[in-house]
Amino acid sequence: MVTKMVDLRSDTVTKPTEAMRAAMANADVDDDVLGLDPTAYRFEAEMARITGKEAALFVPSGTMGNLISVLVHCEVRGSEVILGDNSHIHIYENGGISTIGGVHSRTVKNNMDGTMDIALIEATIRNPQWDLCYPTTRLICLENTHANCGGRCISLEYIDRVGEVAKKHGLKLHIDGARIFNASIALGVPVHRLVQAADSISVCLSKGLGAPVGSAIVGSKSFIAKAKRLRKTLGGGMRQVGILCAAALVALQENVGKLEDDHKKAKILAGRVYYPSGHLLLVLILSSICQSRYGLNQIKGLRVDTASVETNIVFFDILESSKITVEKLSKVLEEHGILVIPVSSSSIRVVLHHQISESNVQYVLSCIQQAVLGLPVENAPK
Ligand SMILES: Cc1ncc(COP(=O)(O)O)c(C=O)c1O
Ligand SMILES: C[C@@H](O)[C@H](N)C(=O)O
Repeated sequence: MVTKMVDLRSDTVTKPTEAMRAAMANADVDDDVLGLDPTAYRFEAEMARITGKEAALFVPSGTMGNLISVLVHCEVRGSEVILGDNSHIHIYENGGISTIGGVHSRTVKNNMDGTMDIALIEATIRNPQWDLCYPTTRLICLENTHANCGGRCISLEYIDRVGEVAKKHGLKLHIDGARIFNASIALGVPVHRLVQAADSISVCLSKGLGAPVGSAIVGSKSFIAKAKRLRKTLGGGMRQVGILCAAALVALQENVGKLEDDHKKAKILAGRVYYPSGHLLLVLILSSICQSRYGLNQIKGLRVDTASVETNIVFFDILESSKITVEKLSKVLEEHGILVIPVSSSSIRVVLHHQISESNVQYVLSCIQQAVLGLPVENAPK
């Protein structure tokens, strides 16, 4: 009988901590539609401070955060947005920017690292001389970290260069920053500097930061004023929302510092062995220790692009030569208390978060190795 689940389906699965629950129970609240919920006000002020933007707005989800942001920037009919063909907005948000906002999408191929070639972006911008025929490009969207590209970080230099292209052509820049804190920690760049070139960012508190619900969009005061009206139009105007914002504030205080551990656990799970630079003796000692701590990439029949594991997301392939299928492996893992999401007939995604321990990681590795090698799998997670 499995007693404890090791849930690697996503970092959206985190449960609120006791501190979050206590903060929710004691939150100072008021009607946030008729006036101002004091805790929502504190949260939004904190998000504006952290991101270096004028204002912020609590929204129920990252999907609504992206939708509102795109619709505010593209409020004129016939607008077009340039976004990645593998972006969350394009793939997982029900085409809301088109079905609800009437915004035309123009996709550019996402590179393996989550970027889009800047020359391609610029070539995709509509020539205003043909505005009789063309939609009008008004917005460029980036995603940092990039979920479908394995949680890859988009560099500061790249974002600033895209920002320059947007400014040159009179366009706005939105960043889907569902995991912008992961990018900030992995790159060692403060969030406010990483998003400096962006006109708006959508930030998830409900992913690696572990809040039960919610995201925030940040931008100029005029942008947030428009966003607030649109949030109400979409049914996102909430009453005593401070109950949710209280947990989000705890998430900011308690969990940003845990993200680096999530990234470390992901690299251990992936089998991305990494050594401190220099010190040959140290490298030799570490390599002997690290080799004994195998990861997915060291399991025969599996393949991981370990270099792409920069944050908390790991994609791994089951090779054709392997004796087990994705479906079978997922089933065996579930029987042993481990939840994962297959992303294709040959690939599985796992996402690390602060409620997965290093011993859970070792348990997962042991179960996967035994299952892939066709050996009996040990029981419940430690
Ligand atoms: C990159 C990215 N953007 C946006 C979202 C949407 O967030 P939500 O699930 O809160 O709507 C997600 C996942 O949930 C995501 O991974
Ligand atoms: C699947 C997707 O919508 C979600 N953001 C996740 O990464 O789990």
